[in-house]
Amino acid sequence: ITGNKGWGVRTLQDIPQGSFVCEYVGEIISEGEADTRQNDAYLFSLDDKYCIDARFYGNISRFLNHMCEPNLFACRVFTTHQDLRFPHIAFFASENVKAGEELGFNYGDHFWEVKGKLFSCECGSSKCKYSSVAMATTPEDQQQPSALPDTSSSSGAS
Ligand SMILES: C[S@@+](CC[C@H](N)C(=O)[O-])C[C@H]1O[C@@H](n2cnc3c(N)ncnc32)[C@H](O)[C@@H]1O
Repeated sequence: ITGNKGWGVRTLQDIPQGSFVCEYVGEIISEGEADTRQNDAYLFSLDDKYCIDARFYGNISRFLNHMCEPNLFACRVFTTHQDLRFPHIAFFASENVKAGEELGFNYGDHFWEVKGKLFSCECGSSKCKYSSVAMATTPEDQQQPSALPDTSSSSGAS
């Protein structure tokens, strides 16, 4: 159990950077079918038309949480066919990972644009983009200081 994120995955052994770790396994369904499914927590979008739903059928990959500083990245892999609609999604280590560390990947901006309204990120990274604190600071707020009138040189005017 990992804080407020539900179940997660930790590695029992050191993983060298670049290693294959696991594949996102599940049902390949259309976006239309996905829209009818109540629980969208285990969907991995392949493109506009298809996604993989690991809710009913899956493997350990369904327990990988989002991390703003991820140690895994998802790669589209083609082995037995070259049908671009249906890539295998393989996770590789993006850095050397120590035994005991949690494994996770970046779910992407779209996930948080939708889910950020319901809950915030609990990855705990100092660079977290979607924590409650980070989400309270909108891009507009960040732009504000530069939008303020520049008064820095006015005091020196003669
Ligand atoms: C694919 S599941 C991951 C496994 C999940 N934790 C579980 O217990 O089954 C995705 C869901 O996990 C939770 N989750 C994953 N990463 C999170 C994070 N960084 N912060 C908060 N919740 C997270 C969200 O509820 C999300 O919809």
